[in-house]
Amino acid sequence: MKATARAHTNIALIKYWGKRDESLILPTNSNLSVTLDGFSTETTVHFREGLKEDSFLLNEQKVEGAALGKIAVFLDKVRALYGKEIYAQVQSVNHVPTAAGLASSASGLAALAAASSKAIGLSLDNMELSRLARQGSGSASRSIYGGFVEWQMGEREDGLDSYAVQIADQSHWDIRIAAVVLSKTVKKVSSREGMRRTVETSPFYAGWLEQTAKDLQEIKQAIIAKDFEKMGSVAEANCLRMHATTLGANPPFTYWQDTTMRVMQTVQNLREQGIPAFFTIDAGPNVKVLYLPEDEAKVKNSLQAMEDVEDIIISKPGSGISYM
Ligand SMILES: O=C(O)C[C@@](O)(CF)CCOP(=O)(O)OP(=O)(O)O
Repeated sequence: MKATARAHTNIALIKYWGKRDESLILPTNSNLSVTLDGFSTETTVHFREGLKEDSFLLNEQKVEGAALGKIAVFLDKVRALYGKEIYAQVQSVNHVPTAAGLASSASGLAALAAASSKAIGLSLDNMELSRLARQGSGSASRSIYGGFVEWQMGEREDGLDSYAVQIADQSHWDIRIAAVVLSKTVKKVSSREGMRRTVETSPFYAGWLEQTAKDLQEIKQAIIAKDFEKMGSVAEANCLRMHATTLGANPPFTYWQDTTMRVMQTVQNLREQGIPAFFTIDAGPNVKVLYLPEDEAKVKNSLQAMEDVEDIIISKPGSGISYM
């Protein structure tokens, strides 16, 4: 009972930023991402009779404590679906440089959902797989698919209607996403804690929720029409509004550091030079820049010329789950 799966990470263009149910990981708003071809996790799960507990090797390092606990809790959901107490050896190889500020939990939990369900003998379709991955980490629900993906928030309390669907596959549009790696990043508030504090205490949260539903509709039209300026400007505005909510939280916090804002300024300067480039930022100081292939040299040169920018990692829209 063994299987291996690969999943790519994704970058939200309309942010998931708040839960209506913490234990089932149900979001307060529908959201949308693009899966990246540059970053992936391969996970092998081997269920074996006689094992007394789950074990986890990440990049050949034994993982214990809370990180192992999170995997075991997730595998409990797979065991419950299958209806049998059987433990597993899990091995993951992460091709997501954490320094790039990309959430490896999205590709990690999506690959785990696919490999564990297949290994135990469940043949889940993508909807069921997305629903399972969601219970590991919300953004993982989107990595089941390639290209442009919407996580529909759903209405049901049991979450059966909260899963991702593909809006357009990775061949739909040849855009570029550059992850700007900063040389120094400060310890950040985790996305889970950040969204919890914001939902519970920020007076700006209601405004965020109302506007993000409109942003989602607008960006979907822009993606289908391949209107890059519209897609980029909606994504950048949505990101700024998400981060504005954290400033109103109690206690207030921000994920941005000085370099973050300098990269934002560089992107806005590119636009003043007539180059369509837009930024988005998640629960950390790193910036991702959206641009078109023909502008790659100018965008890269502008970003690489900056102090404290260590590297630029470029991705195209990537593919969804695959089994090896
Ligand atoms: O990716 C996005 O939509 C926006 C964010 O990256 C933040 F900017 C949130 C990702 O949250 P995640 O790590 O999935 O949280 P979990 O469900 O508590 O595990």
